[in-house]
Amino acid sequence: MSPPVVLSQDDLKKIAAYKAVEFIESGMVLGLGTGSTAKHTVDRIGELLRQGKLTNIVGIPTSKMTQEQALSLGIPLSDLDSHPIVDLAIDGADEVDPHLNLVKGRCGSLLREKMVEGACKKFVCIVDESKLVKHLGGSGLALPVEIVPFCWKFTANKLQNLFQRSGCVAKLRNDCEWKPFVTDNGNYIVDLYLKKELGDLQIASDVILRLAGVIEHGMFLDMATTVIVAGELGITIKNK
Ligand SMILES: O=C(CO)[C@H](O)[C@H](O)COP(=O)(O)O
Repeated sequence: MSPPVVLSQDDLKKIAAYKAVEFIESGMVLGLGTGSTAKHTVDRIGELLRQGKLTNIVGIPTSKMTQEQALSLGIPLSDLDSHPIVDLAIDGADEVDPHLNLVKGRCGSLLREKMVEGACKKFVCIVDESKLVKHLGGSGLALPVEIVPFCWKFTANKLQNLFQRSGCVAKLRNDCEWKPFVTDNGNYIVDLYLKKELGDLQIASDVILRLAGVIEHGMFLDMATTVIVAGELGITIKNK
């Protein structure tokens, strides 16, 4: 008997990504996500275009990185100014809760992702099963917030104080020891590390967005219409 095949996390990401591509039809305007899972989707779209199995696709990239990848694969691109309605977006996530609320942005592209995915008729989120959490903020990883660079420490302190009860620690994201990470929009990211769950997500979202200095946060509440989860035992599709 041959030994059981052990799938890596990247294999699972690819399985979810390829499944999502089955939702694409020729002629669609597509939101192209960012990250190691979404990258598989973009690769697959390029392949299907080359094979003539998909035609007349227009992609709206959610980051400069995805834009470069799509261009290298010959995927025709546009933007929300020219295509304000997107048929379908496919993107990864860092956390998915049982209500299909997401945390995104650990790759730093949350603002453009929120704009593109907020403009689409259908948003299919693709994850491996390690991304499933009971409550957002519950994985011990960060909730990213994009802020203006001006007096970033002031804004980071304000954010930390907002969630003091959840044991929040706010950290500026760095590229290296001395250089802050800069988003595609020229902003900084503050990562909020929480010891306890956030509580009411809509209230948390509202209080973050009310702070001057904050541009956007990585909670995507009630945005995903479908989540495709790839796990050791197969694929699960969750619909809103
Ligand atoms: O939100 C994102 C980028 O801003 C990504 O979708 C998220 O970080 C998941 O990344 P990966 O697919 O590499 O696990």
